[in-house]
Amino acid sequence: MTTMVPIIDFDACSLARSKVASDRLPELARSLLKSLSVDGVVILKNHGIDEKEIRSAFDLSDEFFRSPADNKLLFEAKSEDNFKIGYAHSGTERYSRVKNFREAFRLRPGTHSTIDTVVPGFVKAQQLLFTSMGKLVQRLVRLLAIGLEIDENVFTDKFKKMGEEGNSSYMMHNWYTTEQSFDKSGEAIRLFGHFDNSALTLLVTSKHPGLQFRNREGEWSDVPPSGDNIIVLIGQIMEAWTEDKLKAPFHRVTFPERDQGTDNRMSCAFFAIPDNAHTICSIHGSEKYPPFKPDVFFVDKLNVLYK
Ligand SMILES: O=C(O)CCC(=O)C(=O)O
Ligand SMILES: [Fe+2]
Repeated sequence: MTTMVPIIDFDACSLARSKVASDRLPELARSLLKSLSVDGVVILKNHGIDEKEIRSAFDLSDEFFRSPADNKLLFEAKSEDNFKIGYAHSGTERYSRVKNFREAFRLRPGTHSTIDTVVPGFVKAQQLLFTSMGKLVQRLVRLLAIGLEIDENVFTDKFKKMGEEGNSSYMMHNWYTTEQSFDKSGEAIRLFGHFDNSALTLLVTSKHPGLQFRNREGEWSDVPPSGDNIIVLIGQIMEAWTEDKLKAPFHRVTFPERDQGTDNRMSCAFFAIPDNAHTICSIHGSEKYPPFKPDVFFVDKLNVLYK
């Protein structure tokens, strides 16, 4: 059985509005919460991030990935960097014998300022999108608090420094190659099943299908390509923070037969992580989730995933 991913009209909280439509927030908060507490994934329409802004960041990262390997390796992620900020060539991520055939570029504002020499305009375009994604996260987490009927600032207070020192949120461009890996059941995949270790992930994809999440029946269910919308996934930090009220979906990217051997697939994910200085206490003090530091939680989980 496939589960339809709910499409949420975000207009009341759209970034195109300088002020949110306060009278419509409770209803929007309720519908967001209802969907995210079942499968942990929704699609936002009317989010207000200019489609040209997304397109430009996508096109420039495509240009980067298509540039000669020597250029790309100038920006390779250093192993001493916990968050592996920078470029990673294909096949560096593996889980048991399954490899992900994607090139990736993880970035934050202020990193890789010299990349403009390889792809002019890259830095500014990524910075703009990063900032918009951060603003959208602020609006989303406020709504989640309203929906959970807790103080509406509980989450927003912890996301004050995205893009600055003291916060580890990052944006990641993925460029899936035409190589394929096979999971245990022999299915062709581009990215193995995993949970995100963020609080929230905002995702835009190229036109290629393949993203799937495991639904409540334990079956793989399709998430359509984002088009002009934004896909929102709950990550494990938010799952712990809300004592499992919001569910982190297990997800993967398959390699549909019609795309095999042809196109590159692209996606851009924004991983929102609370400011490092805070200790995260689950909203009602559940014993299942003792207080934790977001950066430590994040690194621990990352090390498990990419061992
Ligand atoms: O490429 C996609 O659609 C999903 C990417 C993803 O799940 C990730 O990078 O964590
Ligand atoms: Fe993911």
